[in-house]
Amino acid sequence: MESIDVLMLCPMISYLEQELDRRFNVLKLWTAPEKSQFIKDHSATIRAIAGDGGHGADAEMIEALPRLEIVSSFSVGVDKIDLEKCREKGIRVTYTPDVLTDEVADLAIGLIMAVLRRLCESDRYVRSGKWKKGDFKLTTKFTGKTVGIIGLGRIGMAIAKRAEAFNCPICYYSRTEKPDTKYKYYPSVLELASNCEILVVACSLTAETRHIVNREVMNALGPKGVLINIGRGPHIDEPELVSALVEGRLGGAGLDVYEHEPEVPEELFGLENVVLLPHVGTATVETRKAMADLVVGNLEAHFSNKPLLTPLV
Ligand SMILES: O=CC(=O)O
Repeated sequence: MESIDVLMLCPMISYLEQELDRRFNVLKLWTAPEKSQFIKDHSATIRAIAGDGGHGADAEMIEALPRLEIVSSFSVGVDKIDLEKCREKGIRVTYTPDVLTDEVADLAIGLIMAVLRRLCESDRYVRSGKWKKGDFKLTTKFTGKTVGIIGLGRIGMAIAKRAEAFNCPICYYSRTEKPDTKYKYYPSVLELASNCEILVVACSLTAETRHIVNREVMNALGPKGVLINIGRGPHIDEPELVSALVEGRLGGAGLDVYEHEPEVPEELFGLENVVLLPHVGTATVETRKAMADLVVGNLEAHFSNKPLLTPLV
């Protein structure tokens, strides 16, 4: 498949880059001094795009590539891809579900523990020598706390299962009630936030779920409530999150994602009830390799006229 031009939108793990290079003629967009000119120069030959959660194919890019057949994303979140435009033009879209579910769910539990038990703050306490002057303050128990989950898809369900092992009552919000679960359903995020102690964002980002956690929701979660976001930054109204935390209207937050990554509001840096991660939900060697294999496998399948492994469109 040497002669197939694949536009790679951003640097990804070197394993993926190597595997793509072995099979395709990979055009690396980020190395081009002028990106739109680069796309123009190769528009007659590019047949595939490899992107990730932060770099997708928008309408303009899709329109600029008349021979585009497939977008293969190194992510489960596809909010950066114009799916409607792809449907309209018959362009296939693949993503990397399932292989990353455990990893993201594990991290959600890690964030809950880190916030409630102040893991990062107590680590800093030891390193700075403060322990020699006195014991660390008491923290908050996780076991038994009510966990509310926004979005009971694959990842939401995996978080629920893990939280159940901590004897946590589980409730959730999603567009429709799931018939096959015993977890308590609330028909609005506001009701969910009013009835849980830890609120976890685990839905996908769409026009409907943008700022699904707003000021009202944060106030309902309250000064003892903890907000966890392993979804996408724009799920939360970030300036409102900052003021809720600074003013003490929200008890704490564990965040892996932000509205304008890699920018993180600096007001959060001084808050010990906040744990900040650099979007690492899927970032282990094992999971990123499995994701990379799907990206490559989907492209190979497409260009060999075989069924796609994980098609979305
Ligand atoms: O953010 C990570 C993903 O969408 O896979």
